[in-house]
Amino acid sequence: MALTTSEHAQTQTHTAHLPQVTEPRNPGMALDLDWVARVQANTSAIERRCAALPARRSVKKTHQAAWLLKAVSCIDLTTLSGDDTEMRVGRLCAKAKHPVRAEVLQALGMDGLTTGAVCVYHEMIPAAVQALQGTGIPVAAVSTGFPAGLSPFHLRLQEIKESVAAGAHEIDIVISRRHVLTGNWHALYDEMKQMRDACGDAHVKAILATGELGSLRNVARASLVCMMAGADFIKTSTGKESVNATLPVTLVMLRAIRDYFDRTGYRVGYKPAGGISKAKDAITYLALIKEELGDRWLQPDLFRFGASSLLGDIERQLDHHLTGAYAAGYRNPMG
Ligand SMILES: O=C[C@H](O)COP(=O)(O)O
Repeated sequence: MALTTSEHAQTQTHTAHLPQVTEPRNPGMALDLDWVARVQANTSAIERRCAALPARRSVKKTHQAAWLLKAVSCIDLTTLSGDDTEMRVGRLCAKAKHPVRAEVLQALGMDGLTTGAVCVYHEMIPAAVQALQGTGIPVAAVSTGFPAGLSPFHLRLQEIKESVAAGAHEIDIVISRRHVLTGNWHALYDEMKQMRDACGDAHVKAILATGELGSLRNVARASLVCMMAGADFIKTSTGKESVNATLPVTLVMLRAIRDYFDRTGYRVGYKPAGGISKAKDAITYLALIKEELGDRWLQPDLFRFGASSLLGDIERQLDHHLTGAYAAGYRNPMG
């Protein structure tokens, strides 16, 4: 049942958190409005390709276990609730450090697996930093008036600075959707650039809230403008929109990332978030990334799932892989 050498290779670098990453940060570039205007998205072709993907890309047995361990290493294990407490965050961090039961990992010939990061609101940063001390697991904080992003702009910048001062290594900002909906690319670029500057050395993920952007073409253009302004990651959703991560949006954003890399040589990361809760869906996302961007993007410094409940289903599937039966819920508690 243990993984073979090549399957192990698929799971590697789960401990490669941001401080050890050698990939140069995207410095951004001048706003190129001609490029933005040229961007198109063929919705029906995109939807056709995505509809065919889950059936075409099914992985089985030990390959499936290897892909699931890879997915675990790329999860931003998230809690973003109004009733979050330091204790809940402490339990979440314990799960981030040991996301899969030791006996399951042992049976697969693995050890040392952690999630990619823990993602919390600003007030929970100190609890997360303390719980994760010495692990190398980064703390990500949602910011800038998350989820709507409509608080006064100077307060949004201040929020970023305070989260960085509190110890967050990554800041997930939300963009102003109205700048996209009105085609005000200058305003989006300036906003993103100032937010990136406020982050300093902390990496910035730009949440586009794609479910509120009106069209796939807008998603493609907003992705490009955020990368031009220096985003380290582009992220689909807050998890609070009525439509969150989808495969068509993912395809559009991955192609924008590829175009940006082809033109600038800088790799920008991708984070689908919101509503990804099934192991099978996680594998479909990983397969799409592998096909569109290649293996380099399947590492935690360039790919994350924003998810609160995905890990539970992955554990269930790993149990099933080993024993042929699904474990009772209490054996895989989620914080
Ligand atoms: O960024 C992460 C999302 O808020 C998590 O969404 P979820 O609770 O639907 O997994």
